[in-house]
Amino acid sequence: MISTATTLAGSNFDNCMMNASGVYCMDSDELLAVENSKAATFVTKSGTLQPRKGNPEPRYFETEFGSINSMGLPNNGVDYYLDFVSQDQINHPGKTYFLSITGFNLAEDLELLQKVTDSDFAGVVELNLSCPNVPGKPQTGYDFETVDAILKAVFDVYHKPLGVKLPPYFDIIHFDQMAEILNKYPLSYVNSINSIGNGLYINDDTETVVIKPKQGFGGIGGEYVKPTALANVHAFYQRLNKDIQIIGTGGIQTGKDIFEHILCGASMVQVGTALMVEGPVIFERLTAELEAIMAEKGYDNIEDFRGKLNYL
Ligand SMILES: O=C1NC(=O)NC(C(=O)O)N1
Repeated sequence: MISTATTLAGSNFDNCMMNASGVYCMDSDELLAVENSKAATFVTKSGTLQPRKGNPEPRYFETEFGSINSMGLPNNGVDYYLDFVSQDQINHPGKTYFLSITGFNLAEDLELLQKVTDSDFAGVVELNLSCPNVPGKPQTGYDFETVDAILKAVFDVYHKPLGVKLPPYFDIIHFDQMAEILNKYPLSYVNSINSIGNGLYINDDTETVVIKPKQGFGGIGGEYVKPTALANVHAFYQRLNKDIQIIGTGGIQTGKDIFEHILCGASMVQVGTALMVEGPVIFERLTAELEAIMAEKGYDNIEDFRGKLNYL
């Protein structure tokens, strides 16, 4: 019997796929749509201390090969997501959900985690260190010393399952340096990648950018980013100690893409742009396509091939 089930952060999931934070997770309607799909679970939009309107529109645009976005962390505030998930846990005892959070400095990160500690939330926290779209704010994941300081402070006070959402890295030395930092902490997982920050997409007819914020600069997702996503998943798989698992995000449109992320070492995958395009029904197609590939290759479960990428 072929199974696409997986284990992550100490929890069992009946499928290895879910939404990516930012997609289909802004409010209870969207979160319930993912919950009621073939996805194993959901992750919320990154919650901040206060609700945010985000950047001016248009701030999202779908292109032939993916998407560009500069949402600017619009969200209903961490309390909204804590209330929703705490209630959802009651309706689905034993199910594990993911809460994404992001502060604008270390003090805010710690205040967000204190709110989680004080709540009934019993799932997994995803600390977003990689939003590229808040004007004037850097992608924390590119500041190695700050990531080290944040993780030290976080794990001094927070002792439940927690992972980090990282930006893509493009230099082998950066994989080495980031993995050295990450290996110092009891992380449940690393989620690679967030969008490739500050890309630019142009409408040739009007000779104009397609999103308003930041003169059109925005995070790139979709087919464009799969090679970078696979490289980041595999680079961290090669370097991280094995109790830090990997969620693979980036460029997933088919079961074949999921197969490749798992071959690179991912224990779970998140779907962003393609989910935005197709809606939560995509998880039925993706599951069927992955199962078909596994059947064809004689794999019963994802551990049969996870991380077993061959080199020449
Ligand atoms: O972490 C994020 N990544 C993105 O690509 N966009 C969103 C956002 O802009 O809110 N956040």
